[in-house]
Amino acid sequence: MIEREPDSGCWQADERSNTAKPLVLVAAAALIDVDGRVLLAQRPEGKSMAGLWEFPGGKLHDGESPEQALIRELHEELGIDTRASCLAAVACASHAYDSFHLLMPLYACRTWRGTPRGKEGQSLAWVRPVRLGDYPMPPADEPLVAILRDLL
Ligand SMILES: Nc1nc2c([nH]c(=O)n2[C@H]2C[C@H](O)[C@@H](COP(=O)(O)OP(=O)(O)OP(=O)(O)O)O2)c(=O)[nH]1
Repeated sequence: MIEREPDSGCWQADERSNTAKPLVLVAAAALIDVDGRVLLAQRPEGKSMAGLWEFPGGKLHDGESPEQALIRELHEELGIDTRASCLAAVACASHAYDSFHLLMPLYACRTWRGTPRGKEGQSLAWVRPVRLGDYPMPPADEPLVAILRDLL
């Protein structure tokens, strides 16, 4: 068996990110339309990481499951309704930001009622998987984009 020398890349990154931070749980959705495009939303001015594109979703409230949180967030942010049975967990981001550690399951969703609108003023874009790289996203999302591209 060939062993990889732990002298660079992930090995060094781990040494930099091992300090205790509050864990923030966020549930996010890759809404996929009939043409296989994925919906991205642009984070509005005034929020952290403003201008970057993200998967719709948000933080879990106390007592909520990730699916319940996502159904609520999709209704609040986009004005659409979906159900837990229409959500399939496909990936999970685990990323150390400076002030918190983000744990974010990503759910694929192909079935919902209503037409997504940016109810909080956010711009929306339906993006072909091969074009996802054209949209700057938070660092936590990079591995998710790679997984989605392979999946779709
Ligand atoms: N919804 C969503 N959030 C993401 C993604 N990538 C990523 O790092 N995040 C981060 C940004 C936020 O810190 C957090 C989501 O918080 P939120 O949507 O409920 O609330 P917020 O924007 O007001 O967050 P914040 O300004 O308080 O940090 O997760 C993503 O693809 N989708």
